[in-house]
Amino acid sequence: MNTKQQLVSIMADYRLGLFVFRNDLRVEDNLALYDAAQRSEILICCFCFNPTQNKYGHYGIPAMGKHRFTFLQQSLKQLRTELEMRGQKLIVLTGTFDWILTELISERQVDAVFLSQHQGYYERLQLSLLQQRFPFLPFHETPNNTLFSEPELPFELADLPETFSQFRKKVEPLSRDFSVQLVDALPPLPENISYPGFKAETLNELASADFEGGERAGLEHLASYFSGQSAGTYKQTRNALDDFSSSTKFSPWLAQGCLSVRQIMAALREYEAQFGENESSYWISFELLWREYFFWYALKHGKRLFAFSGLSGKSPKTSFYSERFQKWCSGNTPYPIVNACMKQLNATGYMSNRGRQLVASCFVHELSLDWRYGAAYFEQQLIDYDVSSNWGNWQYLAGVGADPRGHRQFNLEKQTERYDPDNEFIKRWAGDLSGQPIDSVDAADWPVR
Ligand SMILES: Cc1cc2nc3c(=O)[nH]c(=O)nc-3n(C[C@H](O)[C@H](O)[C@H](O)COP(=O)(O)OP(=O)(O)OC[C@H]3O[C@@H](n4cnc5c(N)ncnc54)[C@H](O)[C@@H]3O)c2cc1C
Repeated sequence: MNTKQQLVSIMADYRLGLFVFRNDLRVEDNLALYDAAQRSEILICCFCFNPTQNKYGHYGIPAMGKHRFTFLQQSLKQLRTELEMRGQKLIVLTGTFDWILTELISERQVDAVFLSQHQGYYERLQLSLLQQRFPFLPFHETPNNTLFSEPELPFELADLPETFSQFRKKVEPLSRDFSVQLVDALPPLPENISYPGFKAETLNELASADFEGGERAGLEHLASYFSGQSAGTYKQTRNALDDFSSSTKFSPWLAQGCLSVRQIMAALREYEAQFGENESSYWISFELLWREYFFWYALKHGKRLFAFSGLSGKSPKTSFYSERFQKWCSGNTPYPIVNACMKQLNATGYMSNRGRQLVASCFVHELSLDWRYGAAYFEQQLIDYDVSSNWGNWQYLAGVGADPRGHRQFNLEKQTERYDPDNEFIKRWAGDLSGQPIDSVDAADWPVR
């Protein structure tokens, strides 16, 4: 045992701590892991993977597609290396969250469980099932994936403002030091731990070339982003449909927690100290507040995040048409810009924010489809899928969420003229399928599928 570890064990509150990684797949600036390390004499670090996610999900759409799965595997591989460098090990358990953890906690006689606070309704439900099974076991949940913790917010969660603008005006004046917590040493593993580690050979090499999962890759991307020119022009370029440097591309690492939002803010502050604050650097923090807003929105509204009527209490006048849905998913609609975006998503796992707004607007307005199917398809395909940002943005665009205007239809022709005037993006992704009908009908106008 080295001196740091000895120090840790002298001060420890618990003999055996269990740290459960979820959307916080990093070691640096992982406040929940830091807490576990400070308070446990020995520690087990685990991640629970439920393989049914690759098969089942909302509305029969598997919840995790190949891009995110590969990104996740890469992230776990890097996490394992980071833990090993600190004398620890990553144990990957396969099965249902509450059942496999019930088994592990009972078998190893765990004294306390540590996790990061999760905003997802189902994730919170799984945790509360586990807590009900062990009513006397301490569970420590640390705010770890937001800029502010709940007590720091200038309102009670129940009073979260109904719109993003009101939220932003309340939280922007809060001053906060975004210093990053380093984690150099971790308590040792218990002896004779027999659970298998993560097998690198299961790694599926389908990841998008632009995004490599993991903490190291995320930190490299962060450093490279702020060392170039892109942050200085972000406000002007962020709406572009393509081009890697037009927006930050932090989202996949943020979604899996390979990077913390505090690390990003610390890097942004450093950039501003060196090059001066400007409209673009401010706009990066502005966008990060959208993410922050949706986190608290999901936590406040729970399962209503997934409800057809959202927060509005009124069901939209849309439905499910299988042919339209299939055409939208595969990029075979009468709308070239939508097709190009969907083909890009299917091929890479990524789509720009502009693209997401256009395809979601088309889904709801031109195709009259039930927005929840679109959100579920995004959940499967997006490499940066994040429960609150995804379902919150879909609700917003479907007019049942945090949008005071309640109806956001984009004019697809005008948007194409503005964002793809030479049809370069449409050509690159083979979006133009002129003459494609919205529905297949026979001569008497009856649907044929
Ligand atoms: C229908 C729809 C679904 C979406 N689903 C997701 C999702 O599952 N996961 C996800 O991270 N983002 C989602 N977004 C938000 C946004 O499109 C992405 O965060 C952004 O495109 C990611 O690219 P970037 O990192 O380069 O973003 P940048 O423009 O560089 O923004 C910086 C960061 O700010 C945050 N951000 C920016 N815009 C938003 C926004 N509208 N809502 C929440 N956070 C935002 C993200 O963390 C992003 O990484 C969705 C948007 C729409 C319209």
